[in-house]
Amino acid sequence: MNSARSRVALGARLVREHGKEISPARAAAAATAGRRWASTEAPKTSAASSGPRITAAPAPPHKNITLHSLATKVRKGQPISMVTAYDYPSAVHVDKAGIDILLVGDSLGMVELGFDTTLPVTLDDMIHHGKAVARGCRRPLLVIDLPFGTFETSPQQAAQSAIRVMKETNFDAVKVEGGRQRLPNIEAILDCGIACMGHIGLTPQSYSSLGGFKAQGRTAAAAYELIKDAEALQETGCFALVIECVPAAVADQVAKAVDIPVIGIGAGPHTDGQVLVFHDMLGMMQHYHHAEFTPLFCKQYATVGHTIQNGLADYKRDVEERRFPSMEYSPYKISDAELATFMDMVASHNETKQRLASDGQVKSAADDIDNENIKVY
Ligand SMILES: Nc1nc(=O)c2c([nH]1)NC[C@@H]1CN(c3ccc(C(=O)N[C@@H](CCC(=O)O)C(=O)O)cc3)CN21
Ligand SMILES: CC(C)C(=O)C(=O)O
Repeated sequence: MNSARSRVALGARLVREHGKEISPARAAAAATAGRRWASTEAPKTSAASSGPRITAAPAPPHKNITLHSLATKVRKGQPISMVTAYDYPSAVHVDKAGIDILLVGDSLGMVELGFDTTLPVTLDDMIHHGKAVARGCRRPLLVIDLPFGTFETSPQQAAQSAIRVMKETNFDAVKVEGGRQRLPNIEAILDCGIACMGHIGLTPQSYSSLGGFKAQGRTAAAAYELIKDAEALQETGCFALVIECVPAAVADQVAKAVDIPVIGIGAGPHTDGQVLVFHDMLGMMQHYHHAEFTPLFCKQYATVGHTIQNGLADYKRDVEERRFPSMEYSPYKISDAELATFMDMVASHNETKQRLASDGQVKSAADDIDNENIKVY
C-alpha cells in the first residue's frame, strides 16, 4: 500500500481478538529465554595493556519494535526495513543497525546449511537458529518461518508447529507461505494468539510445483489471484505480508488493495517495506553454490565475502611465513626469575634425556625423567 494511506487496520484484528499486542511482554520473557542484551555503555576500548583488545559496542536504542509501532511507522509513511539473520553475530549486527524486522527465514537451509532449496529445513533447524538470533537481539520485531511440511496438512499441525516455535524461541510472530489455500491453517495459528505474517508471490516452499524459483503474477489472471490472496490474508488477521518476485506494478496494486503492510522482495519500489537475505545483500556468497542462488533483484551493499577471503588468505600467508604471531600477539608473561628456574629445569631434563638415550633406554626415558625430575612438581 502506498505510504500516504492510513494503516489503521494493522494488526487491529489480532490485537482486538487476543487482547494485547505481542511484544510488550518480550523483555521479561526474554530473560527466562536467556536472551542476552548488549552493553548499554558508550563505546570504549580496553585500556589494560595485557587484556584482549575488545571494543564494547554501544547498545541499540531501547525501544522495541512492536506490531503497534510498526503500524505507526507505516501510518506516518515511513518504509519498513526487514532483513534475514540466522545466528547470534548477524542478529547483533541487525539489531545495532536499527532494522525494523528480523526474519529467521527458511532460506537458512540454502545460505547456512548448503541445501539447494528450502524444502529440507526442519522445525528443529528453525528453532535452533531462532534461539541463537534471540540471544543477540532486543529491538527488531522477530519473525520466524514455519518450514515446509510443518503446517500444510491440517490446521492442528499448523497450530502445534507455531506454538512450539513460539514457546522455544520467544519470537514475536511466525511467517507462513501461501495464499487462500492456507487460510484454515493460518486461522488456527491466529486463534492460538500467535501473530502471523503471510507470504505470497514466489513461495519457495512450492519449488516443486512451481518448477523452480520463478517470478510470479506475470499474467493478468495470476496477478489478480495475488490481490485476492492478499485481501483474504488480511481479512483472516495476518499483520503483514511478504510479496516475493512479482512485477513492480503488480506488487503496487497488491499493496494498494490491503491496509496491512506489504513487504516486497524482488517486487519493486512501491511496497511498504523491503526484505533481503543477509548473505545476498552483504555480498557474502563466494561459493559457487551460493552465488548461483543470489537473485538478480538483490542489491549488494557490501562485499563481506571478499573481506573474509582476504583476511583468511593474509592469515595463511602470515602463519606460513612465520609473521604471525609476533611478540605483540604473545601477551602471557613469565617473570625473569621463574623463567631462569624453568630454563635450569629444561637443561637438567635434556641432560637426563641424553644420558638415558646413550644408555639405550630411550623407550622408558619419559618415566625415568619424571622420576628423576620429581622436584619439578
Ligand atoms: N540466498 C537466497 N536469497 C533469496 O532471496 C532466497 C533464497 N536464498 N532462498 C529462498 C528463496 C529463493 N529465492 C530466489 C532464488 C532465486 C531467484 C532467481 O534466480 N530468480 C530469477 C528469475 C527466475 C525466473 O523468473 O525465471 C532471477 O533472475 O532473479 C529468485 C528468488 C528467494 N529466496
Ligand atoms: C526471502 C525471505 C522473504 C524469506 O522468506 C526467507 O528468507 O526464507
